[in-house]
Amino acid sequence: MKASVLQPDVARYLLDHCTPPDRLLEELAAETLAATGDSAGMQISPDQGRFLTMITQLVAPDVAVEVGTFTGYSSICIARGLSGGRLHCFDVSEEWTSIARRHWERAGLTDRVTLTLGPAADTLAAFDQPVDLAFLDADKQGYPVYYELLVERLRPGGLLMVDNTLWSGRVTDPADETPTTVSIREFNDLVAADPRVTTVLLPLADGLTMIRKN
Ligand SMILES: C[S@@+](CC[C@H](N)C(=O)[O-])C[C@H]1O[C@@H](n2cnc3c(N)ncnc32)[C@H](O)[C@@H]1O
Repeated sequence: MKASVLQPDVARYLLDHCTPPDRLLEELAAETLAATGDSAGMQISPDQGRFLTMITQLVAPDVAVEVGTFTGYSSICIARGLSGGRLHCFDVSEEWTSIARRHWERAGLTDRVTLTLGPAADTLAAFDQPVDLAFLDADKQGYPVYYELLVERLRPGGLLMVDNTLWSGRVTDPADETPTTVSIREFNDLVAADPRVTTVLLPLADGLTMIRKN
């Protein structure tokens, strides 16, 4: 789980006042840590997971898309919020998503989730269904490309959520010119200036941008 941009005691307080994850998600987080080591930090936080389930319940999408599945935490949270729709997951890693597949099975979600492996720029370009809800959490330098492909496919009123848009607060540090920070900063500027959408950047976890297609 990436560090929150909030002070640690405030971040802890928020987590303590959010419905906690169930045993399956706890076990998935533990297995992810054991199997992937430092990469486990890519997993979304428990409060973000609750938020994704709640938003999915509110939007009630027929077609939901996730770009960046890793070992499955966020996909389980989204799929659990579905009421009849389907979640289409995109990732490049057979190894990491094999853990996701096992946990979709355990969670009884296999009939609601489809996984496509390959670079998301290609697999999204080939995806031809109108999208109601999307969650973007893949390689940060690819965000502008994935954003364009997703906005084109979002139906009017559809919602795109983008993770890590505060990048531990580094986007506000003008001295930070590392490639990922610069990419996210440019991405945030691009979204804020896009007349096709209405957007709010929430300070949830590492920053979650809510983007509604007008
Ligand atoms: C931050 S992790 C996703 C975390 C996940 N949402 C969760 O909650 O556990 C990013 C994922 O993006 C995937 N990824 C990286 N580059 C990609 C690409 N070009 N196309 C598709 N997926 C990619 C990685 O394999 C990794 O699983």
